[in-house]
Amino acid sequence: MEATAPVKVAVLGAGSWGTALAALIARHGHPTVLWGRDANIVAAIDQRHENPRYLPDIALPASLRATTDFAGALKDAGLVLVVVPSHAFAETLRDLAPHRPAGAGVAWATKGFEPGSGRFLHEVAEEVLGEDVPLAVVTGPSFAKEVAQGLPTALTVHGCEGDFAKLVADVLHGPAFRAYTGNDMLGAELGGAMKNVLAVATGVADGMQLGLNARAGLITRGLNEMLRLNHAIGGKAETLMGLAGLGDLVLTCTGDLSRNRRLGLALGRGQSIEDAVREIGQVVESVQTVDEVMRQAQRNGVELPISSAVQQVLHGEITPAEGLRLLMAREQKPEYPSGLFG
Ligand SMILES: NC(=O)C1=CN([C@@H]2O[C@H](COP(=O)(O)OP(=O)(O)OC[C@H]3O[C@@H](n4cnc5c(N)ncnc54)[C@H](OP(=O)(O)O)[C@@H]3O)[C@@H](O)[C@H]2O)C=CC1
Ligand SMILES: O=C(CO)COP(=O)(O)O
Repeated sequence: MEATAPVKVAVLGAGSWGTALAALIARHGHPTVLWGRDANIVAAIDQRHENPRYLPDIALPASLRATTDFAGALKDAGLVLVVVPSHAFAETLRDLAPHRPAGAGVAWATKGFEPGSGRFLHEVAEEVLGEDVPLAVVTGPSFAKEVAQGLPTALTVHGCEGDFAKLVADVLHGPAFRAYTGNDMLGAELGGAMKNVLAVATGVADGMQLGLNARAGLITRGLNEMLRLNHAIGGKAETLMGLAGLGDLVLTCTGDLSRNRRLGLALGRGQSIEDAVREIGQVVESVQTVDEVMRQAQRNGVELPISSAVQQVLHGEITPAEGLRLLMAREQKPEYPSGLFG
């Protein structure tokens, strides 16, 4: 295998996923700088090679640099990887725009939409950075903790320009990490956003002890919701049948490392959303994303019963038990009334 020439990479966002990706890239021999806004966390990463808040007890590579100096992190970067939560995505890109080195492409591993507008993150990036900047999204089944521990992982990088998606995949790809490529940013972003909402649904069902049949039914009908909305917006079906869709859906709906699943588990056991989110203590993207998924669904005339029930539960409009009753009382119908997307 041909080794990738070293590329200076700036990773923006020192939470669990930004730290794990920065550590992975640094381990692959690329000069890597991680920007974070919390001086204590940044100092711990830079000097003690650990992120005690977001990835406790995991040793980070000594070659990984961390800083609170935003412009300094970006200096001479050949590639910028944005890993902040969706609510901070647009603001981070606006800060980035004047400091982006000429020629540096911008990728992101954020999952979700722009809160409030429902815009896809690549639409936000195109508007803020301009259409000439190479863009790519990094997505797929990947818990930060496992990546930071060096456990085998596969994900996918979708870009509008093949060369840039390949460059991003090359810096991520390594002995314990397979990075595939694709050119469907719409489908890739939709999958990463919707699976978080569907993970809440399976978490609720498991929290209510509804059994393994219910979990499998929700995952499968959840995939159907993803496929139908994806078809309506013009994404490719294979993207949703791959790592960005099915892969991440299975991981997040079944793995207790998922914060979205844990939110659902807590709600299903009767805890309040406020207490559950506080206890999780990290980003739970579904809370923002569910309204934007439903906005996309309404715009495109697609019915999403499971996602709609999650929205109503997250807004406190119905209880998990009422959500279950609503889903079970739906009219009987063919599994696929008009093909895979019907
Ligand atoms: N963790 C994972 O396994 C995976 C996460 N993702 C996605 O990655 C994105 C980031 O999540 P993740 O790292 O897990 O989240 P965490 O909760 O682990 O960390 C959040 C990070 O975002 C920072 N942050 C919060 N608000 C802002 C802001 N306004 N400006 C700049 N930075 C901010 C926090 O800084 P501070 O500490 O100062 O508050 C912190 O560094 C999400 O979209 C998530 O869905 C995708 C795949 C896997
Ligand atoms: O996106 C993820 C795994 O691919 C992480 O999921 P959570 O945000 O639910 O923890």
